[in-house]
Amino acid sequence: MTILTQSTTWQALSAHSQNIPHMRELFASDPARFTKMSLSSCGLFLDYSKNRATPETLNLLLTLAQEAKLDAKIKAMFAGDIINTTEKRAVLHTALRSTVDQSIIAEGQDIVPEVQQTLNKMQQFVTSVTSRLWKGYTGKAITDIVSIGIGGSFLGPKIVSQALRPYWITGLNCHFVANVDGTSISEKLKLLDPETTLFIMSSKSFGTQETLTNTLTAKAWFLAKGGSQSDVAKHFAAVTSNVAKATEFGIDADNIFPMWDWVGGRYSLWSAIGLPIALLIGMDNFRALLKGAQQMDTHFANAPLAENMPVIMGMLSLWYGNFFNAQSHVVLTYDHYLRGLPAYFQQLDMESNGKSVTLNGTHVDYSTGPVIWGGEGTNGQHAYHQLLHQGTALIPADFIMPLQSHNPIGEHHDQLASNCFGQTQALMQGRTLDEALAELSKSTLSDEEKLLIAKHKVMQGNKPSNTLLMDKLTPETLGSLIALYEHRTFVQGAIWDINSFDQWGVELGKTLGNDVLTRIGADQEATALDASSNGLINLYRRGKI
Ligand SMILES: O=P(O)(O)OC[C@H]1O[C@](O)(CO)[C@@H](O)[C@@H]1O
Repeated sequence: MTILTQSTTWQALSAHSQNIPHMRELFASDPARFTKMSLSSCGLFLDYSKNRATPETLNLLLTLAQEAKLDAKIKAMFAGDIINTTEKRAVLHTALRSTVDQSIIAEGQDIVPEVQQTLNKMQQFVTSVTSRLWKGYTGKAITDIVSIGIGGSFLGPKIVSQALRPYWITGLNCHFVANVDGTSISEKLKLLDPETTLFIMSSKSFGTQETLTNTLTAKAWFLAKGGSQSDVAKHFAAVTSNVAKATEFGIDADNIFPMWDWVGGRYSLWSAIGLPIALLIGMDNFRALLKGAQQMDTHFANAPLAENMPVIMGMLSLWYGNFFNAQSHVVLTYDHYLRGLPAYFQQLDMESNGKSVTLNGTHVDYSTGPVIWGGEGTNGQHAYHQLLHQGTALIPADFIMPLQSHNPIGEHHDQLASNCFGQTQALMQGRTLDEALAELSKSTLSDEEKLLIAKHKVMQGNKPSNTLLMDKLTPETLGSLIALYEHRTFVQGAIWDINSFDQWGVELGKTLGNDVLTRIGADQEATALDASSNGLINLYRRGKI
């Protein structure tokens, strides 16, 4: 057993998990439950009262957090300690939203000045492009941005741009290309005019196959459509920590925006990786996004554990994963602009906490990161919510909704809100056999049939959910919301004693993919791998089944 599962608190939580009354009873016995189990900070309101939790549960979970030295671990992250131990890196995405007056030391150097310089460089670039001073090779202003990147160098900019659609004030269009499938970039290029298109290649390492290949294709298209080598500087920019490689690739040094080793890919939208966002919403709005995240950082660093939103959310999710065998967690956004957020949180959490050994290499004897998935309300209600209500798996849910819509038409938003709140209520209270029978009392069915149908209509309820609200979706509230989930992920990793900041599993896939590529292009059929891999490669080489 690991130290964690041996601990008295872990054992106490395990015993306690068997004795929690149904949430219906918890609500009935305490009319102040909503008030007691909700909190608001940084423009966000969290209702966590619909959880299988009593005051004792919360006490025990917070004791577990204290025993795991969560406080000290939070301090270590903010202080720039090397907490990504396998890659020997500090984890300082929080420095990207720091203020000018702060001083944050990484590897012996204050990094705030370079963060500010990069923001200023972004500002100049955004101003130049959006004020139409930046001209393409035929003298026309830029109308379209193509952001090429993958993983953290893609999802953050894409999802945040989508979420902040009401704030697109610059008149530019932005297209995102990630997948190495040639169809993705080909379909985009069909829509574009090389004279007015600006490509931004985003790759921290400048070594990611998909991004390099897509950028080479974009460059070849640009040259084939009439641009010359000397025009490339007017149409290609890059964001990378590998400036030498970007220059070698042919990107003009002035158009290269720096990144740093102390920013993980999935935490990088706050850096120049967010350039496509800034080009769409303008720098003032981009800075407001940073400000929202910075407010959440301050809350996370300073609020007592019992009033700390990322801590409460992280510990409650861990509660279900470790003590109720919940294998997944669903994120349901009741706002069309936030439809991409579940995919963003999926990458954030699953790449961070999909780990099986502790920091010292011991195999864990407890579940770590769950599968994160989700979608847009109310669409899911007519599909997978059935399983949430009546399936055999326990799936804790987060419901996210702004109180005010950017598009307040008729009764739409009232209906959206009623669906959101109605779902959390249904998940919590369920429907008893007696209630189901009562509903059927006026039907013409026989008593036997009524009983049968009633059994099918029973919903156990007691399904946990959090509800997160904000006044309105703004750059600032979105910044707070994303930072909340970043820190929630950190909290869980800290308790599980895993490294939430490396991704060796993903790296292996990259290495083997390159090896397969060599075998696909080799003179002879593949024979050296396992029979399945050889067989698949050889089928591909032949091009037919
Ligand atoms: O920005 P890069 O170096 O191209 O990497 C892209 C992505 O690849 C990963 O390393 C693994 O998929 C992510 O963490 C990262 O965001």
